[in-house]
Amino acid sequence: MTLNLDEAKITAEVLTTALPYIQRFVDKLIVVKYGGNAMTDPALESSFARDIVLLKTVGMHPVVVHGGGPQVDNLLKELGRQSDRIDGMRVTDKSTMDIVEMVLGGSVNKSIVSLINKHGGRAIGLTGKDANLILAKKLMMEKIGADGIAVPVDLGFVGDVVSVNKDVINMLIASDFIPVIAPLGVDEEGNTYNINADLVAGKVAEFLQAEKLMLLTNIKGVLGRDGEVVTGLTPKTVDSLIEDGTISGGMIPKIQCALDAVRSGVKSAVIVDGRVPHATLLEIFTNEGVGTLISRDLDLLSN
Ligand SMILES: Nc1ncnc2c1ncn2[C@@H]1O[C@H](COP(=O)(O)OP(=O)(O)O)[C@@H](O)[C@H]1O
Ligand SMILES: CC(=O)N[C@@H](CCC(=O)OP(=O)(O)O)C(=O)O
Repeated sequence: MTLNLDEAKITAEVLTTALPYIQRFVDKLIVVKYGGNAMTDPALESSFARDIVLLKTVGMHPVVVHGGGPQVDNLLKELGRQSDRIDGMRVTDKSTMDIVEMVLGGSVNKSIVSLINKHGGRAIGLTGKDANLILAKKLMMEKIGADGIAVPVDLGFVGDVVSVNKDVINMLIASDFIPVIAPLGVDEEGNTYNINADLVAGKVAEFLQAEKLMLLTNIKGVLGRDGEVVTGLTPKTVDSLIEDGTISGGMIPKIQCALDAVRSGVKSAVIVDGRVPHATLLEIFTNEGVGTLISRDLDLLSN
């Protein structure tokens, strides 16, 4: 086969353009949350897996936390069941919990692991129950009633993260594995909890003091009142956008966990469109990035 010099030159140029970004992120921990809505198309799934393998190959430490809400919905539907959501959280009774565990800890986790491994990575799948990776407690939620008084809402087996056993993740990273984490947690009595995957990703990033938290979803970023992508968000702006309903549903826990992560020491958090091929690489290997950025500096300024 003869060398196509023009093509080879382009490849060399692309590689040298990537050099400063590789230097910036080498040895750094990047937590990537892969939302169930971004797992819609086999070509996109492959491009996600290749991006993760590429980050690892050039010396970064990606940790994947995945969702799978729509995949849980699909199985519930097949079984003739459904579940309610309150502010983006699935109300989870005991039998729904069993289905959630089957889907998130089983089929979804293993298909991401297989895909990364197929592209040459060394992914290892685990749920928050393995080695007590994610210690959880029941999530307490309140809703303001029509009379303005807060009333507790019981979401069943929905959990909040108490702590993340970072030694387990660090040990896997040190052995060159790519951890792929399903958002389930366990409490001290051994009860299993269904935890919003954004929340788990944020806490994993926080406990590991990650360089970046990347939340891949099915929208261009956080949309403001006129439908434009907003960036450089502060807690105050977020609160007012939630209050007037501009930010709703699944975007509420997403933006809140991004804010919490940067407040707790993660350098930056981004909400990016996982429907764009190579969204992960575009975010790491460009100055501008894509989507909505929430950075520590901006956050500190607003406090
Ligand atoms: N202001 C907003 N900006 C962007 N998305 C929003 C906003 N308010 C609500 N959403 C909804 O939040 C969804 C993303 O949350 P979710 O469905 O939980 O995603 P994922 O499954 O990726 O975690 C978007 O698809 C959109 O429908
Ligand atoms: C409590 C709660 O809502 N848990 C989520 C966990 C999965 C998830 O978060 O998936 P996505 O990221 O794809 O939305 C659920 O049961 O759907």
